Amino acid sequence: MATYTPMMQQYLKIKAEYEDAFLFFRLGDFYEMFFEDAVNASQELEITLTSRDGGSSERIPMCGVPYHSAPNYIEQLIQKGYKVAICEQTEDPKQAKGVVRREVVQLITPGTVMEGKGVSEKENNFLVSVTVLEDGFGFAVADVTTGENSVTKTERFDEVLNEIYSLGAKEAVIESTMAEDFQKQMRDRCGVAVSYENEDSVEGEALSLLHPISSPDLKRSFARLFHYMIRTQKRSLEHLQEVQQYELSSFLKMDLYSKRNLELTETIRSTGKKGSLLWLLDETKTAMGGRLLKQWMDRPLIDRRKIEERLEMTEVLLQKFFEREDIREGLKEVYDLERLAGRVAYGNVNARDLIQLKKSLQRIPSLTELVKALEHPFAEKLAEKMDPCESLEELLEASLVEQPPISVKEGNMMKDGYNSQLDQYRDAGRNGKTWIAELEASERERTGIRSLKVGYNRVFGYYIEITRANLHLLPEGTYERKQTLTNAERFITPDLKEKEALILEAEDNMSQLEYELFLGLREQVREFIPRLQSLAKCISELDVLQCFAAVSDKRRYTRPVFSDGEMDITGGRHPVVEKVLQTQEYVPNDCRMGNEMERSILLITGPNMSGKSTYMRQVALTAILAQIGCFVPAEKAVLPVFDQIFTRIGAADDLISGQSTFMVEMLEARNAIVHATGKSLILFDEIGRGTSTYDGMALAQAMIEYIHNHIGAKTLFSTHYHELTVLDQALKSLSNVHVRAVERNGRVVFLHKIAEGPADKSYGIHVAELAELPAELIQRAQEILEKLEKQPKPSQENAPEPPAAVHDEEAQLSFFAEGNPRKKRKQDAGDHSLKSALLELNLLEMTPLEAMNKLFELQKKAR
Ligand SMILES: Nc1ncnc2c1ncn2[C@@H]1O[C@H](COP(=O)(O)OP(=O)(O)OP(=O)(O)O)[C@@H](O)[C@H]1O
Repeated sequence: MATYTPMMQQYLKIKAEYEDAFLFFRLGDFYEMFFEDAVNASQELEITLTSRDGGSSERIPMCGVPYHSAPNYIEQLIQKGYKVAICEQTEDPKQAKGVVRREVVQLITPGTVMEGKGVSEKENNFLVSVTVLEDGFGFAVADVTTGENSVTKTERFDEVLNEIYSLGAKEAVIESTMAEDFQKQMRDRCGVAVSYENEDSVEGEALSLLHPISSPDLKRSFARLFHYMIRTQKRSLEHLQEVQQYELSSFLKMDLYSKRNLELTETIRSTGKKGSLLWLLDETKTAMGGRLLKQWMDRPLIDRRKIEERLEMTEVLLQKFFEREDIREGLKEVYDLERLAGRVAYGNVNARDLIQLKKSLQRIPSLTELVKALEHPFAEKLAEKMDPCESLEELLEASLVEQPPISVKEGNMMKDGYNSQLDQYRDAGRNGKTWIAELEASERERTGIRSLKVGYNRVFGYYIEITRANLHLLPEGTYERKQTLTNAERFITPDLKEKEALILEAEDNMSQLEYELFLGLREQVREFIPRLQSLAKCISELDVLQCFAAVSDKRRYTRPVFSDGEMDITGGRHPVVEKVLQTQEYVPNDCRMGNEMERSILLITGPNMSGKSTYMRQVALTAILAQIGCFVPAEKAVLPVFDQIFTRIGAADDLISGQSTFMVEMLEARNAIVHATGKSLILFDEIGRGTSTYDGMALAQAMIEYIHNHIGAKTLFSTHYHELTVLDQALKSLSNVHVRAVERNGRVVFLHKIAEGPADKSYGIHVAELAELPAELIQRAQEILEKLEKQPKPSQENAPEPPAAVHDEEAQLSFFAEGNPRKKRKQDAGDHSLKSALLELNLLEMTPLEAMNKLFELQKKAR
């Protein structure tokens, strides 16, 4: 250390405290990085790596960014999951004896970033903490941008992962001793940055925020998060709200796979919103409403009374079209009050933000009137809570001009009459300027030079300018010569300089005083933070409810009715597929399940691509929409209140955990089977297809039996195993339904219509033909199929007898007989090796993936 210069020693000392962050070390107009930070940052940010002498024998790697463009670079690093420590000069370099004092003023981390692209308008930026307890996990959540805080306790670690996933948290704060496996799962499965905080004492400010919480364990969990926020942000965070406790059991539970599978807030293929249920629903007009909508979607309710309250408001808003339209217009003008409150607490609002705040507050009285005009007790209750913060609005109206500049240091923010000292400075400035304006006129008169003018520049201040052509008209010695230009001379006079000094002093004083007045104003606004936050809650709630009404109206949704177990959906639709289908109409489908009809399991058969998954998802989405308080896409819907929804749909490969698709399938199935209750909804889409036919079929049947005999959850089970359709004889709550398809002119036509009973055949080969596999191959597959169908099926212990399915062979044959020119072209090719390769395949022992690979190989040969 001793060999480094004092400044490098200072750097190394500070860096030692922030080893896991990039240290942005302020040097004049730049933030510099050194050593490894410099090497890494130059790669991540694509900036030039240089070096400097630091006292030791070797040169020190260095790179830097100008301070004014730093936010952009910081954002890039944060988005990549890094942390950035901002180290500023905390004394005036002119006053410093020796090395300028420097301190880290803020540690920016993925979960504490306040602004920039990483903070999306309609999404919270949640930071969470996880504390291992004797009997579970303490889980705390905060959003530093809005000040929301909450805590809960979970029994199992997978619930912690679910919470992290559904909150979309970017960073998790934990004790450094937490088991490595837990840390790994958080990083790998949820993609969060993990940070450490061992301090969890409940005292001081943390204590006052924790007022509503009684459990010491939960208090500790939040305290850990709180200490981390204070340690990194290095300021008092007055906008943090009282901590709310929530119970996972008060909401409809869905694991992270189910949320992903159902594409609630993002689609499976990409993390974008487009195509998700949130994308369809989001007709909110404010950023706050957008965030609340996402929160409601992540946590559908199970308390019938609360659901009905939301539905009631949705209905009122839906019926009162004109009031709703006016409310929507009004909401458009309401600024993000929650984040504004956060920025007030952070000390980084400007006068323009406060003008926006004023304009938002001015909308509140009329919005409140509109809510009252809905004439409903619930609306009345909401209207009463809407606090217009009149005194704040009056204060802002009295203090700030309508169009202040962005900078708070250049003056021109405050209104005349707000402060008498400011008014005096302004008068002095204005008088000086009037005097100068008059000077121009009087000097023109006196000298007779019409083009004489008074000007100003930063270097010479005010001057009198006379063109060279007119110089002869000016008696020698009239003014003092100051500057010679090509075509003109510039002069000054003692009087002019005296006025100039007065004007400049007044302007300096004005800017300084305005800045101070602005800080004072900001302090006054700070007092209103809690009131603004509760107003924000009302506004966001109103916004989400109007959004439900608007979507329900536009898409012809109906109000669901809740039952004690029965489900009866008439004319149900998949909300997103219905919206995106362009060329064809969505075919509505019914779904009847329930205690009385003894249908708790529906076994769905039907060709590929016919709409089985869509149907299953549609039922789940209908239940979710109902339980968040929105109307549902159906003609009529009677629904139970579900406690949990489990799905196993599609190949949600968990590549990161290194598990095979089949293993993931089994883990998800286990999750449902272990945790589901009689009030749950289970969607199993072709369970068992990832293994060999017999294995898969046996597992599928065993699962159905288990659910039927031990759980009683409402279950939609789609399968390709037609053999399973006979299960309805043994299992009294199981019913067969199928998606209808017909053949027309040798082509399979999907009707997308659900009908009672099992499907009569699978059409798999027809779909393969639609996918344009070579005709010869298709024909061969058809022959094999026929052979297989004639073979007696191997018997299986306890397995159902193969169904007496009727196969319309004539129809199948006619499909290939005519009207298929490709068949004729290729028929003569007679590639025997291809044929024998096909014949050698033992289809019954192959997994679909193996079959697919083999087909691919054969297809290549056939070309
Ligand atoms: N009710 C419907 N009305 C109109 N089109 C529909 C309907 N249901 C599904 N579709 C269309 O059919 C396509 C296939 O649906 P889906 O993926 O649900 O089939 P599937 O039977 O689950 O297929 P696979 O067994 O191959 O997974 C959808 O993308 C959609 O465009």
